[in-house]
Amino acid sequence: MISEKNILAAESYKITQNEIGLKFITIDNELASAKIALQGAHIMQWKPHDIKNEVLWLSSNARYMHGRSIRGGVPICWPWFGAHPTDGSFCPHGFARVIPWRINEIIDLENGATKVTLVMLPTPEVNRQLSYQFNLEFSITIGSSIHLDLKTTNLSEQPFLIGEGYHTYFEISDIENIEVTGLENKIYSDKARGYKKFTQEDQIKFDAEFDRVYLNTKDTCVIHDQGFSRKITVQKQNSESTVIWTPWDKKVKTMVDMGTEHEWKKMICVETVNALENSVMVYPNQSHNLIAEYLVQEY
Ligand SMILES: O=P(O)(O)OC[C@H]1OC(O)[C@H](O)[C@@H](O)[C@@H]1O
Repeated sequence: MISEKNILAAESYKITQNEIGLKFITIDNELASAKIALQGAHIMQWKPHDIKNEVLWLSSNARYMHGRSIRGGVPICWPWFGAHPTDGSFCPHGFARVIPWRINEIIDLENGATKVTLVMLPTPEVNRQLSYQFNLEFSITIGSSIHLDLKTTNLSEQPFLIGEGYHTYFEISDIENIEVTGLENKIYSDKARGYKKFTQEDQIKFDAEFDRVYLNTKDTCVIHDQGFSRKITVQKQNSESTVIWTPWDKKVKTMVDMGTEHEWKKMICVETVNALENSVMVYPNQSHNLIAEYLVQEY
């Protein structure tokens, strides 16, 4: 049951439910619209009203089922990124994206944006997978930009190490028509080549599967999209890795929820992450905030 007692003075939201009881928050304020699934605290859609095309890619055959991650939008990876470091039976990218969260509050802000704060509800399965106590809170501010803040608090007496990320799927005109800047001269670990390390020389263009963790990268990335005449800026704080991912035609055939045959060409993942050697130690009674902000400019 969702407790709605703490939902404050917001007029811009509605809560809906699908046929199997999964709940969704729909926001429509003076600046933007958005949709968030409570399972996984998963942002499925966000679009400022004055922007023509969708900003987040959402697969046309994404699954809205208990315990399944939605393909598209902003999946949250936590408390590990990729495979679990020691137990391959645990959910890839952690469990935050597949378990229930509850609404803490929804507030309409003076500038027209809406702030939604969600709190993770640990399940017995979560408690089986972790030996420590924590609190995980996710604040999303929906306006002409979108601001994401995932706050991990250590409630244990020992430090713990987390991997985390916003595995964000951005909508683009065509994968062969875009460039990503902001990672020039950075070292990356290439998952498609056995995690070997290389240096990124120039801006990124795509003509094959791409699955790279750029390490020690705090800078802003920009997706330049000539087809949509726009750029999307990904700013971040407290994130030291950036993952860029596109599956390409061969890998996409092994995935069941990537939409119709060429739908994958309309997405690129630019992920705000702390992974591998950039994983984060959270100390007792301390918090760590993973922050990202997305902004779209048409020209
Ligand atoms: O299918 P998922 O668990 O959502 O993962 C989707 C993709 O996420 C990444 O960024 C990984 O590096 C990929 O190897 C993986 O295929």
